[in-house]
Amino acid sequence: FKPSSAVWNARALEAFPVLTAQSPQDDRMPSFMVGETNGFLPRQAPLVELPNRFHKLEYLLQRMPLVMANGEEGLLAKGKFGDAVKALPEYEVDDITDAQLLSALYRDYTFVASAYLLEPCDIMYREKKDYGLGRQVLPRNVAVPLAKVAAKIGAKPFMEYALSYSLYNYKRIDPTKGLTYDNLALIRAFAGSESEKGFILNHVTMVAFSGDLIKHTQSILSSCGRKDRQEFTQALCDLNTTYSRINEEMECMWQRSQPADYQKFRTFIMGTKNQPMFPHGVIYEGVSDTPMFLRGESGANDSMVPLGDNVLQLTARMPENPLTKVLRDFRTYRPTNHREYLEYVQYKADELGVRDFAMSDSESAAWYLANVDQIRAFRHRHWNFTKEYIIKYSLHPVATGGSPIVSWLPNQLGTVLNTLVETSQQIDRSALNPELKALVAEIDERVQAQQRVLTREVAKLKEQYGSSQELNESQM
Ligand code: HEM
Repeated sequence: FKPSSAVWNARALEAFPVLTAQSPQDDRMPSFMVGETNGFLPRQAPLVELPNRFHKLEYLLQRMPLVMANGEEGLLAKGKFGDAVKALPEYEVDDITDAQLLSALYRDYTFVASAYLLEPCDIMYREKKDYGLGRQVLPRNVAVPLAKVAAKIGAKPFMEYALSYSLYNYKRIDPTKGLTYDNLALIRAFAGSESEKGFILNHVTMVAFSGDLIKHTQSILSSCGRKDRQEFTQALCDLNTTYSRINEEMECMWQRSQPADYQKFRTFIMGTKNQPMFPHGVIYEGVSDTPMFLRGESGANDSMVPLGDNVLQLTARMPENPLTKVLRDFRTYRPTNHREYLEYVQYKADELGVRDFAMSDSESAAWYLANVDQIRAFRHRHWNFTKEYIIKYSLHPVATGGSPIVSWLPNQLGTVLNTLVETSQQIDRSALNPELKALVAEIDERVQAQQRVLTREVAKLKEQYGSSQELNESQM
């Protein structure tokens, strides 16, 4: 987890250039830049429709979903998407420099690529609850422009969580109103169902709070550097409030997206790495003769939890094992500026010793514990999602991002639970006010119960899934 990118030099590590206001004027700056207002969302509203020059691509995407916007069956429902892709021209994209258009083209080509590669799996899954094989070659009229656009924005040429499926796929119904669920609509979809909309937009409404996460993280780092105890404790308390709002918003997923519907669009967000549907990866015609293996769309590419892991110095506590290598690999699938910011926060928190500074004062330590508990709450609810939306309906051993379904998430949840136990033991309760004392006691009680349940659950599930949950080198 050392800072790796070329921008890293001593000066860059001093302070990261977080945007303090949205900067929509500069068309050449990347769409995704970490900011105190936009957080981890794009700095400008996503482009909804492609310009006329790409009208055949736009028209293909509108006809693509299982259920189209007008309620009729689309090309994927009829098994006709593959043929329709053949009629698409190989659009020239060399001259394009506008960040918004590049992001929209990346989103749209990744949708076409995933739908094309996975259409046979969806058809087979609907009939037999088995994915079979996907298409193994991406034709050049999609592969070439996709690879070019991906290179221009510094992304991998496959669907990503932030850059395509979730965080570049929403529009405000009333542009003067906020990013609340009622005011949001989807731009692209595979299934076209209410549940797919709910699944995607619930991520957006959570990330809508991330500007505050960044503000408080910056304040934690700067006050820790100045050893300003009062500001530091306040920033930890504010960070806890923001994570708590994000966790509350996460709870809305249950109503907005029905667990029984998830399998109907999940097929299309699978990757080509570690997936039995693509045993030899995918050849991108006209791009390379070497097959590509890329992880699928996954919330694991969201930056809010990695931010907490890094500023609270939890990342370094993850066990050195193959599952943690997968976590590191996931952190490379995100907008470049997000990755650099996460690396910066990790480096800075380690250099300043955020955890040690927090633990040297009882009040700060209690708020530090509360934040780790928010990360636990996120991962715990998330484990519940995985059991209810996926494991209940499918024995497929690999998640959309290519991680083993019953061992990977508990690797991180287990580490957070252990950290809570260790941290809580180090807090001097006698120095706490009654409210904080009660908060710490409540956290203690919950952690012990969850540790017991998680160990039992994982042991049972591993018996069911067998050796598919063990990783070898090629799967990391
Ligand atoms: C129905 C809801 C959801 C389901 C079924 C689900 C499923 C999964 C699965 C199976 C993984 C494992 C990684 C992989 O894809 O290979 C994962 C990872 C992850 N997802 Fe989700 N997810 C859901 C909602 C969300 C939401 C709303 C967020 C919010 C941003 C999110 C953020 C994450 C994160 C941060 C990870 C990595 C977890 C870690 O570091 O321990 N997920 N998700």
